[in-house]
Amino acid sequence: MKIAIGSDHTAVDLKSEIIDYLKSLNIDVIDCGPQSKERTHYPIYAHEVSTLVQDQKVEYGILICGTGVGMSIAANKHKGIRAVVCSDTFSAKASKQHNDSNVLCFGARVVGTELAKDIVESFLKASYEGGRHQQRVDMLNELDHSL
Ligand SMILES: O=C(CO)[C@H](O)[C@H](O)[C@H](O)COP(=O)(O)O
Repeated sequence: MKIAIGSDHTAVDLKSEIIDYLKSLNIDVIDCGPQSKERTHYPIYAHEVSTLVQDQKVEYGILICGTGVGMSIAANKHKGIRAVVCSDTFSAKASKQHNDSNVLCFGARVVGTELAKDIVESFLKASYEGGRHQQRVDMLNELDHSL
């Protein structure tokens, strides 16, 4: 599995810890930056990661800012991206099962390292269930083309 990850200046340390965690699971990681804590802007990294997911260069994206909110707003402006912002493991799991989420966002000012790892684990372990959810995901995809 291959995952692209990005952050802003608030989450450089947590990004490194999540990269180490992903590598310990034998997951290939593309680090879209930033590499320094100089103040920067979350839409830059949301766009880089979302594009890699759209182009199927990676299966999933992970985006971390202060809250995860700006990242999720920016990622969800990309066609085919279903980004979720999570501070709990249940939402991470359910978003994959029901919404076929493909980008996971969380906030370095909201969750600690261990909870962040648990959220990532829940997201990665869960599978999209299809069935009754497919009609709703299809409706989301239609919105990509109609708005
Ligand atoms: O949480 C965020 C956006 O949803 C980002 O981390 C912002 O950058 C946050 O607002 C912090 O920005 P600041 O310039 O460090 O105050």
